[in-house]
Amino acid sequence: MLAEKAMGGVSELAATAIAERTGVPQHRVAVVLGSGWQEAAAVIGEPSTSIPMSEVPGFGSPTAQGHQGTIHSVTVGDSPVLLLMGRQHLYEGHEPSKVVHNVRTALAAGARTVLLTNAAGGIRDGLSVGEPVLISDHINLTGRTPIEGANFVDLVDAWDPELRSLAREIDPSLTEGVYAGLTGPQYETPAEIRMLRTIGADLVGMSTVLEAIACREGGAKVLGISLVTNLAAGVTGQHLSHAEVLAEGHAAAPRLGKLLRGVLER
Ligand SMILES: Nc1nc2[nH]c(I)nc2c(=O)[nH]1
Repeated sequence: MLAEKAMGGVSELAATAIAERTGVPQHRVAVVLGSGWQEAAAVIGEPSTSIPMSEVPGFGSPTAQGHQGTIHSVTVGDSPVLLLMGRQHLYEGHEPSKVVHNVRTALAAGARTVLLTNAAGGIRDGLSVGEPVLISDHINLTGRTPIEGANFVDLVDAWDPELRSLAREIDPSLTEGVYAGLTGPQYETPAEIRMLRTIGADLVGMSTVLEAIACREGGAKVLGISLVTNLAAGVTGQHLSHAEVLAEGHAAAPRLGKLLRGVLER
């Protein structure tokens, strides 16, 4: 608890550092780019400023994507957008306050809309590897929360219906799904996937749910998009590898970038 309280003022410190380094007082929109989405960021636009996460208070250096983690400020249309490349995960041993430091920093930097992207396993029949799926709701199976104290945050429509409609206008082929967030780092057993399907999950991953809760606690609208990079364990009987995650992201990058840019330009 002390560790989480200690993170309290760090998001403000981080936001101040970002404003100073970028020269942008407020970023109204932020995008968290997860595994497989890094290349899509290039399609969004050329950053005006890039800051290694290690130089911003409270950020570690994400290990899951194998890079140091970078914060970009990029102008889309005439609005500055904050791109957060990479994230912290519970499975790296981080407390929830550290896992959600990225979005709390974005909100402290002025964000009122946050796009959360991730790579996920596909559970629902008919989902294809390489397919982006809008998150319509989530099931938090981490057993954790970033919220401290009796703050009873309402999570109805946590995944903003208007932003989802906007995304579907841009790419009418998009489908929606319920994202189950687990701790990991192991993938699920086939029996666990059968359980997740039974409780209504369409996608499964190891991130995103705590960030969404923190965004809603801070009053920001959230749009979530999962890139299906593998069919969940047992769906195909295939074994899973992290390498396939990165390969699928590479292949889907042009479509993902076009989708992100389209949403950001509205
Ligand atoms: N828990 C879980 N996380 C994932 N991330 C990716 I990419 N695929 C999976 C998956 O099948 N299960």
